[in-house]
Amino acid sequence: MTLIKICGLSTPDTLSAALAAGASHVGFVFFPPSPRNVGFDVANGLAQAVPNGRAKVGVFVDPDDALIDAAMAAARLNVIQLHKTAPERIAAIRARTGRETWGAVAVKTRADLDGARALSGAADRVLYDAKTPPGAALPGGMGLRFDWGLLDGFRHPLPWALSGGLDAGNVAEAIRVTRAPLVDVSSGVESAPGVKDAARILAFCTAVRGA
Ligand SMILES: O=C(O)c1ccccc1N[C@@H]1O[C@H](COP(=O)(O)O)[C@@H](O)[C@H]1O
Repeated sequence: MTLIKICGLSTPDTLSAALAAGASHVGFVFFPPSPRNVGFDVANGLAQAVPNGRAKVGVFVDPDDALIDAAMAAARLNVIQLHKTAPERIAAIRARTGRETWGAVAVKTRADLDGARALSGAADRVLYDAKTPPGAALPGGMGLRFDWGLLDGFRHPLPWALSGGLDAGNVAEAIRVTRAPLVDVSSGVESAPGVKDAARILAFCTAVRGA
């Protein structure tokens, strides 16, 4: 069964839609430039609606310890997802927090997969995401995808997940091509940047189950 992470949730209704649709993981973004950024009070309220057995994932971009600690306290995070964070720093965060820790690897070419090997021993899971253009406001959450064929034959050094430009229309094909054990979506279940859409969330989860 493919695990599903619905990322960038910021309202009770869309969180509820993700849980009802069968998401195994729900993501809260702690990165102020993102249209999906949540404050600690909002994150706290949302987290209380997540039952045991569903993982609460905090999404960060090279965060300092204070931000991680505040987010963990507010949202009782199960997983820490780190973008643009050096492997040594990922390892330190993992050791300090004791939380399951994911390292994002931005992929455009096969050479970028070397970044996954560097996470061996540092993270619990590699999240392959599409590389965003130089100077982009966000390192993820832009609805961009990479060539899934790049993963063909690659020996994954850790458990892994696929993200970047997934939506209800392409996720079954993405799973068929890559055999991803976990798929992660943000933009593809939105009606506008930062605005999650319950119908798109349901369509995405239904497509994953049909894959
Ligand atoms: O979603 C964001 O705003 C975000 C901000 C900073 C880092 C990562 C972010 N999102 C992650 O990006 C990928 C792919 O998103 P999309 O489906 O292509 O929109 C996903 O892992 C999100 O968690």
